[in-house]
Amino acid sequence: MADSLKDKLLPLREKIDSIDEQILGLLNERAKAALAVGDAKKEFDANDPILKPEREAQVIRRLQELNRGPFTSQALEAVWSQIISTCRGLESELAVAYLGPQGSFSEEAALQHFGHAIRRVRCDSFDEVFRAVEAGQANAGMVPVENSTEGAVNRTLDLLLNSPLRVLGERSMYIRHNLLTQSGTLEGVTRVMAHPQALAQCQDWLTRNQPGLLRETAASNAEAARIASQDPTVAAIAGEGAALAWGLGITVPGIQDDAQNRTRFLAIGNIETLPSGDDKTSIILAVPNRPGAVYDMLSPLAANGVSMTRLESRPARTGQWEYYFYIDLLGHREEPSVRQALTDLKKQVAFFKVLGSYPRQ
Ligand SMILES: O=C(O)C(=O)C[C@]1(C(=O)O)C=C[C@@H](O)C=C1
Repeated sequence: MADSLKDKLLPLREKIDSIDEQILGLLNERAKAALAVGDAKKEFDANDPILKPEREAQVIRRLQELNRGPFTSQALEAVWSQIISTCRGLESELAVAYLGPQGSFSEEAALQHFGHAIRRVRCDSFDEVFRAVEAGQANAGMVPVENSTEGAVNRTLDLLLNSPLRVLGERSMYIRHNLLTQSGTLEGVTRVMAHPQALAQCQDWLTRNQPGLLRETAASNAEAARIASQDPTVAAIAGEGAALAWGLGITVPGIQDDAQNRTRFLAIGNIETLPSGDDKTSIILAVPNRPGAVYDMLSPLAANGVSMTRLESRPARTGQWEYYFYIDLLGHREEPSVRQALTDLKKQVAFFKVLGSYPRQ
């Protein structure tokens, strides 16, 4: 039996070896082509960014359409993100800023979105992420903007309002929180630490199961994990990445109140993204404080057949019950219907800002 299995496997493994050699050859051919693209970009315009989000989305979507399996569409995306990331990294280094030490969800989002061939710029706050990209210390940033349990990440919304940076992409990720400790048990643990968003996403679980633990906030979940790795009285709420990064035991897995808990991150940077064929546009508006103003604000969208996928409001801090509205639309700002809707909107609002158009995930 063992012999006949071996006989069967041998030619199959030889086949796999030979296919791998072909893939390797092709990967290097691809890398050389990307390097030539990089040279051409530099030759024509030294300031032309290497990162082209629309092209990256098109490369992956085209292959997903061509794909007949059994390789899954999701696996294809994961593999090609790495291939593109490596090719892009050969053309020029991409530095990406995000919140948290090693193992944060923002780090995971940045790696999923830009692949592993990036330089990691770890920041202590969302403000610092924006500053790093604005100052050119990073080419792009990755920040959470909304969570399916807790709603908007307000600090990100406020920073987007005042920043000259544009939105280049989006990435939605399942967020699974775990209770992590040094020992892997809750013995001697008196406090639980996490970013306020994570504490909020786990509040029912904590109240039901660990009402005696003092809840304390940390700058990030990964920072809480770092503290827990040094203090046996602290349990951290964080993801598996942080458990691995800080050598913590998973005491209770999956303590988020909603099993489907997801966070949407935005990629931000200094570049303008061209239409990819399936895009979103994010804008901020403010309307005068009068009856019907919000209804009127939205009418140009319906009139031009533009779909809205998200509407969020933030107080304008004038003390007058005035708000900024954060709106996501389907379509790129250069598409005629979106362009017309934006032109009409602009005429009737008190404040108007396009955050950017970017490939839809
Ligand atoms: O087509 C380009 O502009 C490239 O630089 C090549 C490539 C790729 O590997 O496919 C790499 C980086 C860009 O962000 C887009 C695509």
